[in-house]
Amino acid sequence: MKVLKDILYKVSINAVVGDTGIAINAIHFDSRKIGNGDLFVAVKGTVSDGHSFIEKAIELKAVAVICENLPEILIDGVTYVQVDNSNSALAILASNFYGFPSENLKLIGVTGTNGKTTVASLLYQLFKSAGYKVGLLSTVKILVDNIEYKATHTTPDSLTINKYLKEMNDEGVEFCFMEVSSHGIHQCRTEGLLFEGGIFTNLSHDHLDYHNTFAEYRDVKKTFFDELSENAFALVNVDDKNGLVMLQNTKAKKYTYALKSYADYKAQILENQFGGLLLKVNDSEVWTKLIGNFNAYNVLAIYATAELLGLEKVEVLRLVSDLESVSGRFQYLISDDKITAIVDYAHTPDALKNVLETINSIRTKNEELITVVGCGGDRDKTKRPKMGHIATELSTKVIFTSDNPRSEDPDEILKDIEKGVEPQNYKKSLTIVDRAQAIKTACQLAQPNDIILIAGKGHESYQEINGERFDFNDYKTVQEFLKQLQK
Ligand SMILES: CC(=O)N[C@H]1[C@@H](OP(=O)(O)OP(=O)(O)OC[C@H]2O[C@@H](n3ccc(=O)[nH]c3=O)[C@H](O)[C@@H]2O)O[C@H](CO)[C@@H](O)[C@@H]1O[C@H](C)C(=O)N[C@@H](C)C(=O)N[C@H](CCC(=O)O)C(=O)O
Ligand SMILES: Nc1ncnc2c1ncn2[C@@H]1O[C@H](COP(=O)(O)OP(=O)(O)OP(=O)(O)O)[C@@H](O)[C@H]1O
Ligand SMILES: N[C@H](CCC[C@H](N)C(=O)O)C(=O)O
Ligand SMILES: [Mg+2]
Repeated sequence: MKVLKDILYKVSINAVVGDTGIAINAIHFDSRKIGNGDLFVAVKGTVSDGHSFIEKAIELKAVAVICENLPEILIDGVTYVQVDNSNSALAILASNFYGFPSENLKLIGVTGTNGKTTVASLLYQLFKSAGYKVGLLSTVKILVDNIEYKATHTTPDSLTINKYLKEMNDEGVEFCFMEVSSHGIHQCRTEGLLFEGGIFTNLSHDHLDYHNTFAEYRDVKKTFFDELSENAFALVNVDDKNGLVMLQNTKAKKYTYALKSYADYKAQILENQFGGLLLKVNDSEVWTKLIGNFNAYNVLAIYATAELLGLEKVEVLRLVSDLESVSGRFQYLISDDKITAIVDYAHTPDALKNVLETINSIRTKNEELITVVGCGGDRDKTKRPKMGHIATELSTKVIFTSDNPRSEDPDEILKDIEKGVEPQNYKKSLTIVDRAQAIKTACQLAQPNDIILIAGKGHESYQEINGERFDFNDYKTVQEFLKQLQK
């Protein structure tokens, strides 16, 4: 139980109607979850407007309402607090309600188009191996040290974040690594959190359905760095042309990492093969089981962060070499008849290009590279032809298929993808709507030593069609077909 005026601390308020001395049981931004004595925060969303559920929340016994516009009819006994931005107010309320949990541990945010899950999860792994209690908020899962929870978002809503951070405080967690998505920043999900550091991986085409332009998408990411405190560190990849943009207005201590440019943390790839990467990081050599150029960036970001957080250089190098790949991120198996199948979460043009270039750089050119890929429904449509183009340019055969069509017609999504295929590549590609059939066909086409890449779904355990989620996992599917079809 908390008193309303205490949890309003630091919330920028325009008007109050009613008593702020009342007790608040719980905070909710979804009217359907309201119970007796709760506070309802009305948020203007992308589909509906939370303000239209204020009455419903009061019927369910909400005692206080936070809103941007006061309702015309005010109910006696209910306290109304008017604010400029309900999402921002929600984040501050959440932090107050749970007792500022981000201040009781070292919170590190990872942002960028690709690599957030990889960097955050591997930092979790590394700090666990170093003997600390650690937390993780990621696309794949939420970890409160050893306790695992299902993740619904890359960056959960501010109430959920603060709830888990509080649980981490109770468990004695010292470091928490979290992914910070552009949706998360834009919807103020991370507002009011005290970050010890921020990491920028890279920026490329994604989510242009939500953010109208690339510049808007970039500027949203930048606000995360603008809001870091002077005690925090900001670590950015300066091989990406937007790396320095992120640092332009930050108060945080600035650090850079790069493979190609001058930087505080530099790495060079000495060897790049299916077994892993041999890197020279600043002056030391380090071997890692992770594969591909892009993972050299991830490993470097992890190395730099561990050092900035005070771990010993020699220990960090040892721990880096023990890191295991993250589920659905370049996860691979080699079948008994020597077919390699790789499952990777590449669901953006840039990620797909990187993963295909990586495979091409380590395969000998005699084998086929068969790619199975699709694009999500109800998501950025402009990336579809780009991914169609990249897949066919960089593979020897491509099977286009479905990847969570959601409410869209799968055939229409596939037509959008096919538009990006150049005439000279037509004969390389075929389209099979059913993902399991597409994977099966890839397995049938593959000969010993060939490589199959299944891109886009990574760790996901479902295929979402027409709002319904069916059990589906790329790794299990390909593993079973390769066994069944053994040549
Ligand atoms: C587009 C988007 O980001 N939507 C998020 C947003 O929901 P919304 O704006 O659509 O909400 P809405 O349905 O319009 O409802 C408005 C308000 O009315 C409330 N409501 C609604 C109905 C009702 O009966 N009563 C009621 O009170 C809702 O609780 C909400 O507060 O706010 C919700 C609460 O925080 C999020 O769960 C929801 O994420 C949806 C499910 C989603 O799919 N988001 C994706 C795109 C996302 O956030 N992805 C990023 C990762 C992207 C990446 O790969 O980088 C992520 O961080 O996960
Ligand atoms: N540093 C990187 N640069 C470019 N591509 C990368 C990098 N790291 C990973 N990738 C590619 O992007 C895919 C997604 O990686 P990861 O899940 O780590 O990114 P993410 O930023 O968490 O994505 P999401 O926005 O969906 O949460 C990987 O499967 C891989 O193909
Ligand atoms: N976080 C990303 C994941 C996309 C993964 C892909 N499998 C899809 O469903 O489009 C998104 O919500 O856009
Ligand atoms: Mg992620």
